[in-house]
Amino acid sequence: MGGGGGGGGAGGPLFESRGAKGRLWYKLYAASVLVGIFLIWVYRAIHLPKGGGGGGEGRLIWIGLFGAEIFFGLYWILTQVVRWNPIYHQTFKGRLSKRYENDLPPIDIFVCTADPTIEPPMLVVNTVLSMMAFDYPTKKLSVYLSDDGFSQLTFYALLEAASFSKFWIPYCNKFKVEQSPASYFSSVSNLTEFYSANEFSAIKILIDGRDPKTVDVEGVSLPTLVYVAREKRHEYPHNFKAGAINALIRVSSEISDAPFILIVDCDMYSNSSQSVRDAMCFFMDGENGHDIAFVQFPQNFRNLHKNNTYGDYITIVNEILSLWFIPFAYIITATQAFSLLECLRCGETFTSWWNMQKMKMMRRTTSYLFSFIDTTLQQLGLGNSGFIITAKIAEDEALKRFSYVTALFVSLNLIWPSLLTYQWRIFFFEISLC
Ligand SMILES: O=c1ccn([C@@H]2O[C@H](COP(=O)(O)OP(=O)(O)O[C@H]3O[C@H](CO)[C@@H](O)[C@H](O)[C@H]3O)[C@@H](O)[C@H]2O)c(=O)[nH]1
Ligand SMILES: [Mn+2]
Repeated sequence: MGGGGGGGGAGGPLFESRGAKGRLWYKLYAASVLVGIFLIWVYRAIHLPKGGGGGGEGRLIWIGLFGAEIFFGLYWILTQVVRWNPIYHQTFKGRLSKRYENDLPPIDIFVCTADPTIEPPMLVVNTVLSMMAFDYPTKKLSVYLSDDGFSQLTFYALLEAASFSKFWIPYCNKFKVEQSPASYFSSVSNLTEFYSANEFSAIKILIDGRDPKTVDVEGVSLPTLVYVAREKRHEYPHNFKAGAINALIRVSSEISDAPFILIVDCDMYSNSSQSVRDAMCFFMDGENGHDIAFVQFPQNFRNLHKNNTYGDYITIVNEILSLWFIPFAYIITATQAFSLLECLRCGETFTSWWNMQKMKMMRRTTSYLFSFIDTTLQQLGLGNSGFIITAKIAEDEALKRFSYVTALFVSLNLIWPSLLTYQWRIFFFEISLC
């Protein structure tokens, strides 16, 4: 697959799409895992223990395991959708600039925040400032912050950010800074003291880019900056982030009304000041731009540190009693080996991969299980939604918990095989039963 971007006028397309290399190997691997899954299902179906004579419990466990394996198989098949035929897109920002630099379309950027304790103003303001510092004509950028928490602290932090941006944006342009000014705001402690309460309102234009007098310290115009807090009442469905975005669409249509909207969470950072230009390469491409309505950047979740927690050894007891052992062993080995290779290719270490497997195992038996139960109860009308915004920073408490878990892992490793090995042991135990 090649040249997806098409012509797009003189000087070549604004983007090119290419299929990933080595896909045949991936497809062979995926097909072999599918065969393995299928064999496991067959094995479960034909070896189902008989019901009567005290064997009922074994039969129930067997059916439970079968259910889990059916779920695993279906989940695995579904997730192949994004893996079967990945396509890489390359943008040509030089061409974009050459062709459209003076006609680049306006962009409205929506940042959502909902809770000043979980999403501290410093984090929110950093995200806002990094959005304002995009390498894009400032007159064409408008940043809207939706604050579902209706927090004075967030509002005043944003006010501070508005005046700080007059210094920060020219500084970013001059020294090609790609990061947010976290260190600056960590020194500003109690912002509420500086302003009177009546300055606080639900919609406030903090920087009006339409006003020719709003310029930075170097006399260059600034992006528009707007604070929006909608009213959330318990008796009406407010629809969380989606509701906040709807409110922002209505507000922005009265102020800047840009034809393109970029949506980010307040805990997201763009790792390149060129990101919006990348997106524009897709929308502005002469040949394919009209067919594209939506561009999504991949999210990358970084580890707290390289190896996350401490590693350990793998001990596996082989108890091969039946040929049916092969598909089980193959699925475990092949999928683990594949995920290890994928991690190594992305620059992770073996230890960090191993720790990630353990964390996955813990999450499956705790948070995923709880949220599954929570959603099921909610769907059955037996409980309220337990939507809780996730903590965005490594607070002292969280760091304490993190080191506690790390310590726990170490002691677990000393006295007990690691959780994953434990999982393997259950598996081998189960195989030896049949
Ligand atoms: O009533 C609400 C609740 C949440 N949010 C915002 O929604 C975003 C996502 O919430 P978060 O707790 O950060 O969820 P995550 O699991 O971290 O986010 C992932 O999952 C969300 C929905 O499942 C997606 O919207 C996000 O883009 C995606 O990063 C945050 O900016 C919140 O401030 C609101 O604006 N209003
Ligand atoms: Mn988030």
